[in-house]
Order: sequence, then C-alpha cells, then structure tokens
Amino acid sequence: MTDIKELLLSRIRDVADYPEPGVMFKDITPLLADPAAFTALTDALAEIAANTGATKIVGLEARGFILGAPVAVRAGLGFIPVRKAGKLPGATLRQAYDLEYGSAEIEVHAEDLSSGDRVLIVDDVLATGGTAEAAIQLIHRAGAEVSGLAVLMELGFLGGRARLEPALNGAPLEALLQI
Ligand SMILES: O=P(O)(O)OC[C@H]1O[C@H](OP(=O)(O)OP(=O)(O)O)[C@H](O)[C@@H]1O
Ligand SMILES: Nc1ncnc2[nH]cnc12
Repeated sequence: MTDIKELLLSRIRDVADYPEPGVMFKDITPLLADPAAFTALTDALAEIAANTGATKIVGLEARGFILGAPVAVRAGLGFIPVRKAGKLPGATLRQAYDLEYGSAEIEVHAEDLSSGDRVLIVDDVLATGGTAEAAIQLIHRAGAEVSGLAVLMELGFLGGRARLEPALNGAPLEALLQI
C-alpha cells in the first residue's frame, strides 16, 4: 500500500453497530481533523477530476460536501450540492433510493446542470451504491454526463460496484481505499 493510502486508512475509525446493529460505521472525522491527511485526500480526488475531464463536481450530502467542496476549489471547478429532499429552495429534480441503513430521497437544483456538463460525483463511502445510483440518475435526468464517481473508500462486500456498472456506462469508479 502506498504511503498516502496508509495515511488515509489510519485516519478512518471503525464504529461497530452504528447507526444500527450489524453496521460497521466508517467514521472519517479523524481524517478531517488531520490537515496532512485531508490535503492528501483533496489532492488525490482533484487529480481524478482532472483525469476524467470533469467540468463540475457534485457532492452528496453530507459527507460528500465536506470532501467535494475543497476538491472543486482545488480543481478550479464549480461545486453542485445534491441534497437530502426538502433542503434546496429552487426548482429541483428528486430521486428516491435505499442505502445500507435505510431509505431517503435526494434532490439537485435543475438549473445547476445541463447538457455539456461532465460531472464527477464525490463521496466518502460507496456501500450498497444506492446513493450514488440515485445521484447518477439525477445527473442524467438533468441532461448532463457523468465523468466518473470518486470515493474515499469502497465497502466491496456490499456489491456497490457491480450495481453501478450499468448506470456508470463505462465511466470510471475510483475508490482510493478498498475495504
Ligand atoms: O452506498 P450507499 O449504501 O448508498 O451508502 C453510502 C452513503 O451513505 C452515507 O451517507 P448518509 O446517507 O449516511 O448521509 P450523511 O453523509 O449525511 O451521513 C455515505 O456518506 C454515502 O453517501
Ligand atoms: N458502513 C458505513 N460507514 C460509513 N458510511 C456509510 N454509508 C453507508 N454505509 C456506511
């Protein structure tokens, strides 16, 4: 494992049975509190944005905001928030989905994305892939293209990568860490 991957992995805390029994929660707050690790993560994700030819960064509420916003600044791209339903004031597109521990709906401002945009989706964790799949659907419904999906870590045993294959349609799924 590279030095950067070891650094990132060492700053992720496992919390058993959160938010419900049977879930091993991957807590990134120690990583966020370490400027060297947070900077290394931001740089690695911004490099993926450049490599995939992204023109915009979409971050998924809430942890995808924390990671995606500095990536957008570093990459010199606009940041578009995909929020849990009911939080955006303008006209939105809305998509329902299931995740590892429950179900929810997400929204994006319809005017924030259009044809010609190539969007890199940024999040902390890929688990079942439900959240990312819904985000991809929103981006497509807005007429934009997905340049890729970049996550800090992929929980491989939950099968998110296979689930996302059809929706990504050849766009790369980059996970800095495989768990
Ligand atoms: O692949 P999935 O099974 O969909 O799970 C992954 C999603 O779950 C977490 O978000 P959560 O909805 O817990 O929101 P939060 O960032 O506000 O805590 C995580 O940040 C991902 O967005
Ligand atoms: N096990 C997990 N840890 C942190 N975030 C998650 N999102 C979905 N599953 C998760």
